[in-house]
Amino acid sequence: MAAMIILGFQNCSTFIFLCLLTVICYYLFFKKPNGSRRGFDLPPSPPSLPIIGHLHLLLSTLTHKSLQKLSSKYGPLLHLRIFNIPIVLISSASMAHEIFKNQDENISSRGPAPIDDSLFAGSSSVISSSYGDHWKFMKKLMVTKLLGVQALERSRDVRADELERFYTSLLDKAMKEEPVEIGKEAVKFVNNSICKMIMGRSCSEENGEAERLRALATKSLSLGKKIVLGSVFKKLGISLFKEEIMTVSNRLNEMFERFLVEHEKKRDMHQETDLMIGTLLAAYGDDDTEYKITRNHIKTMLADLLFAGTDTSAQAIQWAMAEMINNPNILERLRGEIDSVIGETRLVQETDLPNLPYLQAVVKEVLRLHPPGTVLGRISQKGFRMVGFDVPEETPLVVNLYAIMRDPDYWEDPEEFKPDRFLLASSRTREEEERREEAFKYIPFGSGRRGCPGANLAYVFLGAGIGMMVQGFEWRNKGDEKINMEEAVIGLSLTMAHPPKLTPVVRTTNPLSLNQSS
Ligand code: HEM
Repeated sequence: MAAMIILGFQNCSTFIFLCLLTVICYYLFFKKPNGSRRGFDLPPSPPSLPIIGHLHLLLSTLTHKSLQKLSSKYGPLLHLRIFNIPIVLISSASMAHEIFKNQDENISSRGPAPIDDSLFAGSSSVISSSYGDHWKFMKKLMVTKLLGVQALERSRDVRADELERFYTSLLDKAMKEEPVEIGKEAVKFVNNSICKMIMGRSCSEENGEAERLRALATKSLSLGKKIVLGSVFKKLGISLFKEEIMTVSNRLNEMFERFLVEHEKKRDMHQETDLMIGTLLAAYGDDDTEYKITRNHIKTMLADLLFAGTDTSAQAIQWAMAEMINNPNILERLRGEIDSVIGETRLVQETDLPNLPYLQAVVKEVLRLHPPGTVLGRISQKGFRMVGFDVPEETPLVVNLYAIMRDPDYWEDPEEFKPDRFLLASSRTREEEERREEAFKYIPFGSGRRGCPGANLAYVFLGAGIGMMVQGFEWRNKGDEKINMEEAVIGLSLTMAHPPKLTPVVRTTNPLSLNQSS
């Protein structure tokens, strides 16, 4: 009987599977995409495989590299195809200028959110919601109240505490002569900082809350590529990963609800209101705003901050240290700058960053050569023409930031780590750069109204984190070998395929003092 039930169940599953396959085949191979592409003068299309088109390129482990190879052979504006779904690929500063300067509003959507009710990748998230009133209100809130210059000034002490914790933990490793994986340490530094900017003291290492949140942020990030690939095949594709995504989303939901309740209690007792969560709760309780946000919107906003902010900044810190170990002259020059500006007794702070131009150049150069987000995706709402070609309505656009920032037509020695190039460039004023299409040769944070709202915070994390590691320690690499700079993409961030383990050695006789500069 049991066997019959199992057999019956298997037949039923096979039947469902076959039905599903038929629907997928019809949808992918025979159904015409919205609005026929016939009659359009599309950008050139490189050779593709039968049926799947250019899908294999998007499935490759290093998508940005496969696409870079394609554009360097066939040109900076291409039309690709995944089954019958057309995609336009942008790979040069001049093409980026065309879309971001002339079509900014038109390309300010990323397409329908993959899963409506997920906290990340859902229709309420700033990252994935479509361009409209909800997105406009949430992005404004994020840019002005959470990540704007004044908000970052208010949360400066939180980050100073976390920098101190990071320094102390490295001091401890140095005493024990224990090697560290810089990426993992940097993830703790960035994640704890964001967590405390959101929640304050309640989100501490001691009660394990930060650790649990970090694990959930990492898990949601690791789902990134599945979400993007699934979304290409719309609802059918994403349904393959829906359960996995919703499990992480539900756990985040529970945790954020607990945060909200705790914070509401504290607010009622007039404690800790100057935190991101307090700002969001104030917007939630405000009946006079132009747009009413819900409790769920607050949670998606918190997920956005953790999802978009943690791995990006941490991976960039790891790449920067690896580049400097392989280029000791750059490391020495940076250390010289920090010692001469700050001295050898006080630890670097984020308020020192404007006085450290070479450190800023190192940060910019690492984001050029190893951009954590290698490609970005948008969708055209209306059809438009660019450089003599048509881009029809509802066409997905992929901008290869990695290829643009290594374009030999715009960058001298594009494959080399040369922070100096940014010291020379800084003599040009921002207005001058804005007018030039050259401005689009450097876009690690994307561009336009959909660009990254966390750029200022990221510069602070990178500057303070890298500055502290260079000022406080020598770094020993086992066997003094060169660090292997091979790339991998985990989730959606560009990471090191072989993250190095480096041993910190204390530089100064006494630990650096933690007094903050004015
Ligand atoms: C080195 C660090 C970072 C890099 C390289 C980076 C890069 C990017 C890129 C390329 C985009 C897409 C922009 C576009 O489509 O034009 C983006 C979007 C976004 N980033 Fe960042 N990011 C970083 C750090 C952060 C941080 C620290 C936060 C916040 C805590 C953040 C929050 C966001 C959000 C919310 C979006 C979506 C914006 C929208 O769709 O309107 N990012 N980021």
